[in-house]
Amino acid sequence: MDVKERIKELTEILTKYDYHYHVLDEPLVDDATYDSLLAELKKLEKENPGLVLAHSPTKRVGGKVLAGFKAVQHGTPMLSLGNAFNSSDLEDFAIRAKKKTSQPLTYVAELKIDGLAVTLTYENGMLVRGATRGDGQTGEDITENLKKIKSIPLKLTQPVNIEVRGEVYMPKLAFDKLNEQRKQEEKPQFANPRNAAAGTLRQLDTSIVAKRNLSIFFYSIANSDEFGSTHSENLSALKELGFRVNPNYKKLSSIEEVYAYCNDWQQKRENLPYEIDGVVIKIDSLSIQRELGYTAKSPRWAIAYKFPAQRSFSKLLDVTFTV
Ligand SMILES: CC(C)(C)c1nc(N2CCN(c3ncccn3)CC2)c2cc(C(N)=O)c(N)nc2n1
Repeated sequence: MDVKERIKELTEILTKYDYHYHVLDEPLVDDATYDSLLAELKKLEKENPGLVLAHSPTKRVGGKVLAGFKAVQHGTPMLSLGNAFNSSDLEDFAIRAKKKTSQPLTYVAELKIDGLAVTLTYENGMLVRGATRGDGQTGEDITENLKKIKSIPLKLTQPVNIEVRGEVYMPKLAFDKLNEQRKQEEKPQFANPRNAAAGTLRQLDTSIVAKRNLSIFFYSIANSDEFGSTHSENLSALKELGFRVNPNYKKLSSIEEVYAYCNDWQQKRENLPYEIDGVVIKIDSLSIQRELGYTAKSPRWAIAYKFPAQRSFSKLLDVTFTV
């Protein structure tokens, strides 16, 4: 096989291994096997720089220092969410929605990942741009940093044009290890995983992002009417395209079931390897979503059920001793 074919073969093999490890959380090979293939690819790419592929896994490590981040206008605005704090807020949400449509409502409940929202644009299945939410209209181009997050695909399974939204987060374990390391280096600690993730994505040195173990869950297709007729079909389409989707979403057929899901996860949240600050509830049918439309800043067909702030043990101690 000639060197061009070997580079292509190694790129595809390592991309598949990355997908299984970082998106499916189901590793196919041990680290030694992975590392020796990556070393071979790095060597061949160094000897043949003109043959490096755009989605090469070698782009995930190392990095460069950027001069700054460009402003990006979002093609589709990144909206905010109305909040619900109790069952009657959820009832009101359902009643308002029922007033606007005669069809029966099916909901999708998703864990609300406590990270920061980003938008990613793919052309012919290749990642071309990634940006922060910013004020919803204008964000910052952080493409180079997002390419270092191994659960963000550089190339999709189909050559589609799509814009997707997801929440970048730092797993609890990575957060604890980072703060431990910063304590050793006498650097200020991060208050919570969301701040740690936001601070990491603001780094101009992209090699820092590669070392910080950020991850992402995708939750929306921005140009959505081209894919499915329901939100849950869009989540399946995202998975088929190679995007990491949180597995705990559920289709529910009454607001009572939604409230039960919220209570269930309010109890179970500390067992999760990442922080959540609530549940996002969406009406499943895209045609009903279109009927309901938007207020000035958020959809009428979705709402965020917020959990009460979780008291960490150290905060609990403070409260106890100062009382
Ligand atoms: C597509 C819609 C608008 C319905 C939507 N919007 C979301 N968000 C908007 C508000 N966002 C926001 N961020 C900062 C300031 C104000 N709003 C942060 C993302 C969602 C966030 C999550 C999540 N975190 O897990 C999720 N599973 N689904 C979402 N769905």
